[in-house]
Amino acid sequence: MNEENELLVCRDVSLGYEGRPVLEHVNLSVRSGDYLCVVGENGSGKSTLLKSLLGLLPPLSGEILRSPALRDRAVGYLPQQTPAQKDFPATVLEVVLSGFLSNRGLKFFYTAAERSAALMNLGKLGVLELQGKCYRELSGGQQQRVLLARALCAASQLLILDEPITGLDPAAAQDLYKTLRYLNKKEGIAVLMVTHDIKNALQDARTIVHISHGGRWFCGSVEEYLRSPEGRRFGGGRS
Ligand SMILES: Nc1ncnc2c1ncn2[C@@H]1O[C@H](COP(=O)(O)OP(=O)(O)OP(=O)(O)O)[C@@H](O)[C@H]1O
Repeated sequence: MNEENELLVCRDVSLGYEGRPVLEHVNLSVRSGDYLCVVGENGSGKSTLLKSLLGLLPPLSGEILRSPALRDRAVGYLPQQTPAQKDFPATVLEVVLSGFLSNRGLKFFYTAAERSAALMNLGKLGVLELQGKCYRELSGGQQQRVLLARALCAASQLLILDEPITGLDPAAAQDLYKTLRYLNKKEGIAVLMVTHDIKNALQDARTIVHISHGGRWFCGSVEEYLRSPEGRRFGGGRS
């Protein structure tokens, strides 16, 4: 890694499946405190990029570098929710504590420090009073907050989110964005989000990545994006 504040770096990376590339020559840096939104057409490769950044899909070529902080602690990940996940039969506290599982090796019991960190993260997201409730009895917005608290247990530096407002009503979506702004600005947590909500991306992001079909790739500030052909097409006239 070249710079101290870099968390994740893609160097001339090709990504795809069974030897067939979806994205080629990807160069990207995610820095601490960044707020990066990945937008673009359906099927262009946004989730493929996310899977690779999470280490779930090895690159076909090139390299993805992680800062030592990210190597020691897993990245906080908020996946797209499936119906089965919404029906998960566990208490809220158990769901949040499970965020520690990837970092704890073979230890079976949660430590007192992990329990108090889980409660602190529930408090941070304003849902501490839900700790004893059954997760599947919560509303969609409450479930997203609980999953964010879980993601914060896994990582304190970088949150990766895949279309986090899917299924939320407009008020719950705004609520979630407000929480993400708080975590980014006040806690210094970098946010990397795949989203189709271009209005919010233009409002909150510091960096926009736009992926077009055929793997065409734009990466720059909101202002640069709005001047680009992709941004003029997607940017909803805000130029
Ligand atoms: N497991 C897989 N095996 C083979 N091809 C895949 C796999 N997952 C995705 N693809 C293909 O990779 C391409 C990019 O898919 P991806 O899911 O990354 O797009 P996306 O931009 O996230 O789409 P959307 O906006 O619809 O969520 C598509 O052509 C898709 O068919």
